[in-house]
Amino acid sequence: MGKGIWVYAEHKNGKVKKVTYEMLGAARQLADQLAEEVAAVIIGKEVGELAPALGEYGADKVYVLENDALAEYTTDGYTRALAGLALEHRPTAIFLGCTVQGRDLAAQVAQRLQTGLCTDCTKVELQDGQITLTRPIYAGKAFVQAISPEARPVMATIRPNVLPVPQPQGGRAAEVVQVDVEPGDIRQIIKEVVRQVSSRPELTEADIIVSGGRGMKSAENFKILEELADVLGAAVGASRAAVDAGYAPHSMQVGQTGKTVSPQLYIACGISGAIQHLAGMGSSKVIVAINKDPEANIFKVADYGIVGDLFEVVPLLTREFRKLLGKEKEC
Ligand SMILES: Cc1cc2nc3c(=O)[nH]c(=O)nc-3n(C[C@H](O)[C@H](O)[C@H](O)COP(=O)(O)OP(=O)(O)OC[C@H]3O[C@@H](n4cnc5c(N)ncnc54)[C@H](O)[C@@H]3O)c2cc1C
Repeated sequence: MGKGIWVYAEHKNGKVKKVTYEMLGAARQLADQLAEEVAAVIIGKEVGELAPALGEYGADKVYVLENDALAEYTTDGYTRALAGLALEHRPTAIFLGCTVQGRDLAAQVAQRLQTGLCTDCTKVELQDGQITLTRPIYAGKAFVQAISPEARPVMATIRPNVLPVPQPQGGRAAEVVQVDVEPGDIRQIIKEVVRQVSSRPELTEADIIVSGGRGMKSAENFKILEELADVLGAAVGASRAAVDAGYAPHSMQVGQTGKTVSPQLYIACGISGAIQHLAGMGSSKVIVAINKDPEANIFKVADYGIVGDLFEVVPLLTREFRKLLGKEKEC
């Protein structure tokens, strides 16, 4: 038995993030081929109760690192905890979600472990006995396959919503290993966490995203996107131009300097399709573009294009989806 394929189990508001389950599925396949075990590592305060779910999704072992000082994510506290555990056990690979937290933590841990890091991967597989990582480059126009024959552990961040979620096996139990963790001096002090309350799914995990660009013309006009999103159970995103103009907060920005998303359906409204925007949403399964300019670049990547005024098309779609999905009374 080798030293293990590890998955960093990210969680939020008492729930394991979906990308963790996606990574467990890929880790399970690799581990079976390499005759290794799959271990999930979960860090926080009172997070042990999340361990059974990790077992059902494929972990053989769950390392639980609990401490009051780790109640909220801090770069130095979590780095020390994860890197310390990895230095002790020397796993073959460590995967983290390519999320805000995962990106931050992975870079720090890789540095501590003196290993490489392949970011934003969309595929993990075994080729000729090597863990092979695939990542898009040039805004998804090409793919790089990376192997790391010598560096251990192999470290990668995995793009959410790309790998399939494995079927959970009810009752499949993982060995739970409670780890004493001494976070030491944490220099970052979290004084207050202001949580945004939203009934909509989180952008990076949403199956459907309705996104608006500069063509929305004002923050108030985003209301028509929110109405469509609520009928579809979707999240709302925005282009950088819309964020820069103050129509939407930066947390909604999709693209090179915003979030990377991979929903089943991405509806781009009044977005021209600049390469930096495509870098964040180009791997969406189905792209629908609504734009009044038939030459807009977004139509080159769209599966369905509607040439028209979004202020007519979006409310029409909302009305029709409401009828189709029988949501007339709720709205
Ligand atoms: C280093 C760097 C990083 C960047 N990072 C990002 C990033 O993360 N995300 C990002 O999005 N951009 C990013 N950008 C900016 C990017 O280059 C574009 O400027 C931006 O994406 C344009 O946003 P937009 O499509 O909303 O606006 P525009 O390009 O102005 O397009 C607006 C579109 O709306 C259409 N329109 C207008 N009115 C209507 C209407 N009534 N009905 C239908 N259509 C209408 C127009 O035809 C037009 O196509 C970055 C740029 C740089 C240099």
